[in-house]
Amino acid sequence: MLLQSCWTLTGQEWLCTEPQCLPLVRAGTARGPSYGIVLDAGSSHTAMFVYKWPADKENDTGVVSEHSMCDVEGPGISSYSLNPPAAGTSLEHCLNQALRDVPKEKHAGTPLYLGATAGMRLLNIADPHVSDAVLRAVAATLKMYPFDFRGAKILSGEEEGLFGWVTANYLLENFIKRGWLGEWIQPQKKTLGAMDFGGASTQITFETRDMIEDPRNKMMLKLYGQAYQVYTHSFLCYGRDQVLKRLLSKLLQAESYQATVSHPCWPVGYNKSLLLSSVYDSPCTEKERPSLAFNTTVTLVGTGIGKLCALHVSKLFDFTNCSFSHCSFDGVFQPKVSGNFIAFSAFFYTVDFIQTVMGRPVHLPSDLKDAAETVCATSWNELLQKAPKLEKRLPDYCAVSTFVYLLTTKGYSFNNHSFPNIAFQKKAGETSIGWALGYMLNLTNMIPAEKPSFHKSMLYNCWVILILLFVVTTLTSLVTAICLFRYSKSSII
Ligand SMILES: Nc1ccn([C@@H]2O[C@H](COP(=O)(O)OP(=O)(O)O)[C@@H](O)[C@H]2O)c(=O)n1
Ligand SMILES: [Ca+2]
Repeated sequence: MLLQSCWTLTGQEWLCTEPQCLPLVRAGTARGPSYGIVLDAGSSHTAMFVYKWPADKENDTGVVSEHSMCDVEGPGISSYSLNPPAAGTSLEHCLNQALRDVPKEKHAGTPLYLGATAGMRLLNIADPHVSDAVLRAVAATLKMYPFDFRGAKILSGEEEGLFGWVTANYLLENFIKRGWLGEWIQPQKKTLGAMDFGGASTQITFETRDMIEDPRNKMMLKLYGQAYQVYTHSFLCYGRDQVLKRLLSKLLQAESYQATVSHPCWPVGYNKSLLLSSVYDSPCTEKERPSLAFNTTVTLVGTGIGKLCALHVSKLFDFTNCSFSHCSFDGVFQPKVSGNFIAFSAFFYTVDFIQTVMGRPVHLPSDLKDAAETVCATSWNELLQKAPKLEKRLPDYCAVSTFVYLLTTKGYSFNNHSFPNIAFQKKAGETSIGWALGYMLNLTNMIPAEKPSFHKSMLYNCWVILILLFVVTTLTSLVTAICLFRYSKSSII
């Protein structure tokens, strides 16, 4: 993958000594598939993905698939700020699984990466020494395994957005495809935009022909000989968990930090007491931190008023200031959304809840708005009855659905025409959509900048086909000649 101008891959947080973008060097000549491992250290949890692909086809598209995955138990690595070594230990269970998932003879040739996202970006803002300690701890654990460890790094928001886009389009074979004879075909299909809604940040990434007025949002890519101009932006503090924290902070502020506060986004019948410190422990809320005692307890009482909830959620965005021809929000430039989109992570979880638990289809923006209001108006007991297994997340679907509605329509400006082009989906085939696969494809140089040359094995296939054609034609001619000969003989007699 060639990344031109505006953007370089060199992050400051690399702990490994190896340079990036090294072509993959595999140990030995063992036959069978190749493997690669990525640990996606998100803000809410870490997931390990083991990828697999045919060793002789690594420059093709769509050939890498998810071989297996593992959810790390416990919270994301950024939550281990008080005990960094425990962040490393938390990964052991999944790494032990990887030892079994990847054949032993392939261990040494299997690249292993850890990428951390917005949770660690926030910890890095709050205390860079602690975030370094956490990265060092996870790197120390990863080094103890027999895989080819290639670094533990914090991704920038742009990288996170871009690699999610690469993953989706790679899996759907939107970049390039092999034809019947093994020749490369540039599909006429347009690329798919990607929207990721994590726990601490949200990303939007799509190809556009419009002028990208802010160079920070512009990515020029060259993949398989084709140039792409991609718009991307990552909104820190706009992930699901940080949005919920910011909303609490707004509500507490609006009611002057009284001991009991109404929560219009929580269902009627649901109340909870929490420590002020749990709301203000993040850089996303620190500006609103009150001066009163940090270990004060406040009680929030659910009132389930959808319209009031929407009013408070809309205060999380700044729709007023914009120094460009058009902004999404918070003064961030955004061109008009174009083409189809895939919306994954919490976008998927939220819409999936609305569709499967609440039984409401989501086609138009108004469907999402109405569904959010219905969720808000549903009492705690009713919600519990509908989805007892989701108890932990149930109080927040009203706020999160309302947020997703406002973000997509008022923020990104999807309308009745463009909203139906969003597919809320977490997988393509059997492979999870997220930045992890795109990240590995890039760092292992599996997506070349130029169109790869005709593959040797493909040339061989062509020869086989030509020889077969030749044999068939010769045989047909022979049979025809014999028939003609017999016919002419019989007609003479
Ligand atoms: N089934 C699930 C899984 C996660 N989530 C939440 O969705 C958000 C995004 O999850 P994620 O795993 O993509 O987030 P990161 O850890 O990558 O930041 C988090 O707030 C999770 O708690 C959810 O609502 N439903
Ligand atoms: Ca994530």
